[in-house]
Amino acid sequence: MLGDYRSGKTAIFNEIVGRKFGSYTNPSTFDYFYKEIMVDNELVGCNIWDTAGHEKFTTNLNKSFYRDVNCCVLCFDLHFEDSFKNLNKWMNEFHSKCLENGLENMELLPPFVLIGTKSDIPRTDISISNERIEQWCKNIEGQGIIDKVHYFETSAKLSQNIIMPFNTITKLALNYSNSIQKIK
Ligand SMILES: Nc1nc2c(ncn2[C@@H]2O[C@H](COP(=O)(O)OP(=O)(O)OP(=O)(O)O)[C@@H](O)[C@H]2O)c(=O)[nH]1
Repeated sequence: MLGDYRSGKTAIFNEIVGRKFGSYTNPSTFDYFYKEIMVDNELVGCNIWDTAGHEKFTTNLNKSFYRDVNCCVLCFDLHFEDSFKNLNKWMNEFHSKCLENGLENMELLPPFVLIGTKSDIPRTDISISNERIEQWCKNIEGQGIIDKVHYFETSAKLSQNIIMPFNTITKLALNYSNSIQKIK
């Protein structure tokens, strides 16, 4: 899970691993949990890594952290401009570290899912509009990095729309893992 400082990654991570909202400390570099997720009648074991969004910690994440990653969960705060603007920075970071790990070309990069967080907070003028989010997704799709950006809005606070993105993440990760194994 990648995204800016305080974009809501840990709150989602805690929801998915069954910890109570607000009853946690944030990881200083990263936190890890193993969780079995049911998709299409198949139980899939997932290793989920939450990261600290503050730059002073993420610069510690070297390329080996990204080795064998099968899907990235890219998070931004729906009400905080910087976290949206920095999505490209996070995606570049993710892709460049994967390429450094020996993936030969962009077509072999792992998939990602985009999550807009804190959907329980009413949208205001400073919130990120649906148009801008759609435009961002179209730009990425236009670059041929990914066929379709899977986008979700969640509220960890209200436990809303947490399972659905993780089903998609698990499916994408499983497909990617299977196809990369074949190539290898
Ligand atoms: N209203 C609301 N607040 C949220 C939600 N998710 C997180 N928050 C709050 O947003 C703040 C940051 O959330 P975190 O989950 O710690 O964010 P993070 O991205 O893990 O932050 P770093 O670990 O510092 O990178 C905390 O005060 C949370 O309580 C949500 O769904 N709704």
